[in-house]
Amino acid sequence: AYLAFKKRSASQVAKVPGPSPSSWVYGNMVELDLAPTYGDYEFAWQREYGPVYRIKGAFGEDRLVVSDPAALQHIMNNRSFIRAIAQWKPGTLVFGQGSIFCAEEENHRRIRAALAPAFSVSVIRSFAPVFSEVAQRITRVWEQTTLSGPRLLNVCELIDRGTLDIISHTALGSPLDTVTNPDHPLAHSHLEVLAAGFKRSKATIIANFFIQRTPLAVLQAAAYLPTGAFAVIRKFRDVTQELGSRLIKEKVESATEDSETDMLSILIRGLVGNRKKSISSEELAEQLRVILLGGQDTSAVELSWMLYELAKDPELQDALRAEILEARAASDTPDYDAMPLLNALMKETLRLYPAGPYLERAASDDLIIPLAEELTLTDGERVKQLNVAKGQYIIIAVAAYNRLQSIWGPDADVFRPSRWLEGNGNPSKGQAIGPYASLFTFSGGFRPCIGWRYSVLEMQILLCEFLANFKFAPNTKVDNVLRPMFCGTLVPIASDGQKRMPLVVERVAL
Ligand code: HEM
Repeated sequence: AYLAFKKRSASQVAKVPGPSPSSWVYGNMVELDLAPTYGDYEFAWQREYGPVYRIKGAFGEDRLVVSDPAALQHIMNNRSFIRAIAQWKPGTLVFGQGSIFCAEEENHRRIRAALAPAFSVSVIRSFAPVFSEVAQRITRVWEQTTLSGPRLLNVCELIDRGTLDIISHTALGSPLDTVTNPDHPLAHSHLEVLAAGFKRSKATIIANFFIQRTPLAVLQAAAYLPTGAFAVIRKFRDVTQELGSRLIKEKVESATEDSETDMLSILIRGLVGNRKKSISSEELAEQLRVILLGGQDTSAVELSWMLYELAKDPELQDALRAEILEARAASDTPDYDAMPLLNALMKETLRLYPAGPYLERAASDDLIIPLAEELTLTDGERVKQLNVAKGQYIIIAVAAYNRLQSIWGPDADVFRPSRWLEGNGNPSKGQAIGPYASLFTFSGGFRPCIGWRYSVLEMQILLCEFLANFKFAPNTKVDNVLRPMFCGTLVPIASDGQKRMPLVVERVAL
């Protein structure tokens, strides 16, 4: 019986089939992280090996890749699966150990509960005027730039700065206008940290391996090095620390007026009024960093990909513009959820361009993962569940799940917004995994994206404003091909290797 028990609980990951590594040093990580287009290898592996397979990390480490729906339901709903140390350690440096990003178990529950009031439906609706105001700000600049006719513009630029203005205003209660004046310390530091995350190379694969094995105290000490990413991270921490503690102090002292409806004021009212359940003001400052970084770049890249797909499909773009103009003519405050084409386009973009194409988790103990599909191990054994050992690194394959034919149908790889207009309006089969449209893009289980409603409304309002005023066309001269690469988020990369989305922008004739 003892032997049987041992056999059952021994990790089976080494026997899970998967691709051969292209090198021992980098394993399969070059193919996964540095592929010219995200998924070039990963989606092919999924087709060949199914929704659970093994790849190699650096220096021979076995990594499990999972898009099997039953396995994902189990992992995402079970707190024994924690953030992978490879992500947790950099997370503590950028956000802080007490941040919601790094917290587990009781701490995570408490912080999430404390943040929840700032993300309620009514609070998010109250942000609509800020979303509109910043959308109009971007429109004014694009109008000026396109006065003499269509212009090739890198649309990422103002979308990045506009979404930063939005998050600063709504989260911190600190209105910012980096769209017209980019010269602001928060803007510099924020965009610098993102650019540091943007750098992906073979060196970052090796660095990632060593970060996993370096004691946290050593990493924290290294964070004082004046070089590279460490200096950028420290500057971001200093700027946000200074800004966060100043704002928190001001707001606590003025016992924030009820009329102030930014997230920070709401959270401080909770902190003052309900000490037991709540979080300290130091902890609150750490959450602000997650909200600033997590809430800006994600919405920004999704919006850029939406414009990219619309540029490629003028017919869809015209139909969507007609829907938007009709809704705007009928009401100053349209019901965005009732606009079928708008939401179909957004859902399809979120499906095929998830801002976080994979998440990183680890088993906190020897654990069993149930599978929807039977898996044949390399020794011929067929299993319906898989034993993994404590510490097992797991790639939660978000982008691959969003393309599973078993869930989305035989044309799962095709960008086709009309799938969201057929039948009951949801083309997915089986139990929904995420909070929005059965997509996995906002993650799911016990720690889904807390800002999903916020970003849906933000994207709806920005898209409507842009489409009502401008036509977007592909760049036909050079650089027609933009590649999505996973550099912090799923970023558009132009042929010169830079983050850019050049589109021809033209004023709509009124
Ligand atoms: C389209 C836009 C967005 C996408 C695709 C997105 C996606 C995600 C994903 C995949 C996670 C889970 C990460 C993980 O656990 O490994 C997450 C978590 C989170 N997101 Fe978002 N997000 C978006 C917008 C936002 C916005 C606008 C905010 C805030 C205003 C926000 C705040 C957060 C926070 C605080 C967490 C941590 C939740 C927790 O650990 O309990 N996100 N997001």
